[in-house]
Amino acid sequence: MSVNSTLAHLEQASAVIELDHGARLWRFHRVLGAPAEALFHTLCNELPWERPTVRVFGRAHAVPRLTCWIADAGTHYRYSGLHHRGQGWPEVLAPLRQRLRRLTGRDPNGVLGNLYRDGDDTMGWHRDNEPELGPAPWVLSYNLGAERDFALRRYGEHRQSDLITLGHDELLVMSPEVQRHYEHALPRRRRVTAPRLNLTFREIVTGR
Ligand SMILES: O=C(O)CCC(=O)C(=O)O
Ligand SMILES: [Fe+2]
Repeated sequence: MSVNSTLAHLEQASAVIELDHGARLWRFHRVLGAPAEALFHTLCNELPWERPTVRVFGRAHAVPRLTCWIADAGTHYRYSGLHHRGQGWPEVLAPLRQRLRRLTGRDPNGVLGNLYRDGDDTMGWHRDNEPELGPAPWVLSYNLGAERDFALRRYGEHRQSDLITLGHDELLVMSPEVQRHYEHALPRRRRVTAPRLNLTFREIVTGR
């Protein structure tokens, strides 16, 4: 998949955000339209949500959200010290996957689902740069349900540099430079009482 073909597709985006070091993010509003509502409820109810425990500085913590991993059969992916094997895709994700291919020209073969039950559920600062994603990872982040703030900061710095409020049925595409030069996080928002579901589609390149 050439970068030029991806960039040509991304010209359809509703908005583009240019950060330092060539890092770019594209926003697409109303990705599915009316069917997004039913998809949100189906995915909340039917995906195999878990609350994994991770070790941080030697201590076990349950992650502050629910997660699930879905990928092509035969793929292997490690994140947060946990190993995940792909077992194929549920039929319910097929139309969304097809739509994302059409919008972006990318062909992700795995997706990490995150279900934030309310504004107390969060994700800490990190980059999506696992070795399985290769040297130039594109990440397609699709959002359903409550609006939440998505924060960015330059890698190696403490201070937040950018904040994007992501809404229902919105797609955020991150260029590989975003993972190289920035970290992102989903901060706590006590006033948010409704759930939000996020699907970050990725391309596992090892053994493909
Ligand atoms: O929920 C979000 O918007 C961010 C999710 C994320 O960063 C990830 O899954 O790696
Ligand atoms: Fe991420």
